[in-house]
Amino acid sequence: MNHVEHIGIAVKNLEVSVPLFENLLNAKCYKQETVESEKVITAFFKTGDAKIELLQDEKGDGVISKFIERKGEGIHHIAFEVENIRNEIARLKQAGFTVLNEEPKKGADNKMVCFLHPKSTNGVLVELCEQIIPGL
Ligand SMILES: CC[C@H](C(=O)O)C(=O)SCCNC(=O)CCNC(=O)[C@H](O)C(C)(C)COP(=O)(O)OP(=O)(O)OC[C@H]1O[C@@H](n2cnc3c(N)ncnc32)[C@H](O)[C@@H]1OP(=O)(O)O
Ligand SMILES: [Co+2]
Repeated sequence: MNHVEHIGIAVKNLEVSVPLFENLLNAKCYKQETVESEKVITAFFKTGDAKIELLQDEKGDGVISKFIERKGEGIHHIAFEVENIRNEIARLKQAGFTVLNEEPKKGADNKMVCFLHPKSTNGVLVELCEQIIPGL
């Protein structure tokens, strides 16, 4: 694991939360991106080496809504940047962690991602991210 790539924060309404985090961080949101496969709309802020990723459900029937119903708005997951996501998946499976998607999937902000089940990581939803290098 290289470094924390982003902290995912579940929010009800990006129209409210983006300005709030722009004030909090004194930084502009640099990208909003919908990830159809996850039914989420994301909003990104750069904070040094790590990013903040705000997440709103696209239609209100996805994992973010379910999370908010259960736990309210707040930190949803921690994402780590890895060199080679397939190698990391194999290593983590071998180490006994529960990988939710063994085939990496396209995430937001030019990444291939996978998730570990929080039941295998002391209750923390962990995301692995490998940066997609255009043209490779
Ligand atoms: C990929 C685009 C973007 C990016 O960065 O590029 C994203 O980050 S998208 C983020 C949204 N997508 C995901 O989170 C995908 C992975 N998540 C899942 O598959 C589910 O949310 C899962 C399996 C973690 C939980 O699903 P669900 O709540 O339906 O399962 P259970 O009801 O069986 O809950 C199991 C157990 O887990 C606890 N839980 C749920 N969500 C979280 C969480 N975010 N952090 C910690 N714990 C979580 C839940 O409370 C249950 O625990 P229990 O003790 O039984 O109550
Ligand atoms: Co994420």
